[in-house]
Amino acid sequence: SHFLHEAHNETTNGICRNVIHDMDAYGVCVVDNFLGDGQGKAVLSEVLDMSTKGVFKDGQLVSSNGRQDLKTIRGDQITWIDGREQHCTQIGKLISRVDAIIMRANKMYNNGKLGDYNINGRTKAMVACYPGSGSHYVKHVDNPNRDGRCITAIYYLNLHWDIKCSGGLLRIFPEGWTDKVADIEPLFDRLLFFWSDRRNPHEVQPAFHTRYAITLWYFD
Ligand SMILES: O=C(O)CNC(=O)c1n[nH]c2ccccc2c1=O
Ligand SMILES: [Fe+2]
Repeated sequence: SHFLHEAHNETTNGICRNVIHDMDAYGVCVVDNFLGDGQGKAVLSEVLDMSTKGVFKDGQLVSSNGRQDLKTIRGDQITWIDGREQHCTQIGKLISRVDAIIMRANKMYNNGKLGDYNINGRTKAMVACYPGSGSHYVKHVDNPNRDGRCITAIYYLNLHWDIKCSGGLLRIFPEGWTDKVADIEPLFDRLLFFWSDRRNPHEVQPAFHTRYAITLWYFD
């Protein structure tokens, strides 16, 4: 209906203003309740179906002490989705909604650039599963060497996630904020943006329950 369309538009505009402000001020932006409960759960069930079908490749092996001898912790397991595959329609809708935010924020920002970028493309969606049992991701920069990726967008799918018993915190160490870190809990229906370059080194702390996220990288 026209009304619903208007409301949706207003929400998108509101989110874009929030994204522009926070990316400018902090280089990081969190949007909670991005899709709403129903659609969020629809995306989650598509990811859980994939998981039961075993599509997640064996994640990188991370030995617990840099050598292979001790128990190796299986790190992230990933699969790439473009959203047009069968049984991925809900993931496809999520991707379109994130695209809409980025492209509109790109236009709303001064003369059509978001930050210093003119976003004009993105990767496929990377669906990542941290299988729990201590799986983590060491401190890193997504794009340390100007490979074109400028914004990282991560959508989290973890219902009733409790950091205290499940871990899996994303800790960002924003450059220039020496004594500050941004601790992001991977909560259900939470969308996160951050600049992909050296401004945002970050780590995924050990997760003790299965932890799902969908990442898109936007490039200019
Ligand atoms: O899940 C998170 O909260 C953050 N996640 C990351 O920073 C992250 N960054 N780069 C990757 C590259 C390949 C496979 C997985 C990843 C990955 O989870
Ligand atoms: Fe990363």
